Amino acid sequence: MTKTIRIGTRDSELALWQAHTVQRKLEALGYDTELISVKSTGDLILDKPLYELGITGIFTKTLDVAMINGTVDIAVHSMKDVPTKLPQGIIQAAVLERAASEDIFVFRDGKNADDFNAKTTIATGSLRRKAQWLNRYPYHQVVDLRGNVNTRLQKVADNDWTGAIFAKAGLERINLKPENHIVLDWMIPAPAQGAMVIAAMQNDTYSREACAQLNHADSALATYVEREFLSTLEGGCTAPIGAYAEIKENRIYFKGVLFSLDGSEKMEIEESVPVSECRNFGTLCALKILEGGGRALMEAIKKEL
Ligand SMILES: NCc1[nH]cc(CCC(=O)O)c1CC(=O)O
Repeated sequence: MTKTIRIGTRDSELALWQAHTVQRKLEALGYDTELISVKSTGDLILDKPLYELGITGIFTKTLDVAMINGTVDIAVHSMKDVPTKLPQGIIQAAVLERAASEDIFVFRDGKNADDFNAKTTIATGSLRRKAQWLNRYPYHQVVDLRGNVNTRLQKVADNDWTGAIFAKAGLERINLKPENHIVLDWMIPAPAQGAMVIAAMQNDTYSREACAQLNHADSALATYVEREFLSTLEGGCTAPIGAYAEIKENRIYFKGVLFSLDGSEKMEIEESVPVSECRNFGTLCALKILEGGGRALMEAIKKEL
């Protein structure tokens, strides 16, 4: 039986690039595909910080609904935008090989990190980036910045901020290589940053078998550990949390951080286990943070947001 796999995507340049990539890979395996793009709530509301909207899955919801209604078969997402708990009936069909996981700082003009001073203002809409930045540079101002990657770059050009923070993978994918940038190698990325995921309906064997061929085992495992850490810490709210796992010679190396909103408090964990002992590893790391003072910090964050 041949059928056409309808690939759902958001309509930003980055989302379209990601969906096209999946489309090309499926076509190379001999599948018929069609791309269907939708507008997401997360792309329509741009005047408020994401965390203020108080909705999880704001970028993925529209596509979840399209899949459940049967107007698309699969959906391609930046994995870091996908809530850890998927809607009933929707499963993770594949994690593609991860690209760059780092954050980068893009300067508005010809400056470098040596020019940072007490008057520096940087822009980001992410609680995680803001808290980590203020932890390192307590005297800087951080202002909110929303919109897709192209919009945000334009806003950096149009304002008098020193610069803004972006995911390296996002800029690389749409071939934007801002001349004046530095890689923030000290910043812990968002869980699953740089990874793309394909979601499908649990009962759609045809699409699931097609997508399973695109799964990259190490990327799937690393992002699984990071997201397990996230879901155990958060329990459904948003907080400044970073997590990064890497698999080398059959061991998983994990780093996780939780910050207070103003960046003044930081709790971190760094551990490794053999891949054979990966079961609950992310949860165990999160529990250590929670028991070492993270529980109180999470309560304080919930009150403030
Ligand atoms: N939150 C928006 C978003 N979702 C995924 C990416 C980039 C790709 C990725 O991180 O995997 C971005 C842009 C950014 O954070 O600068």
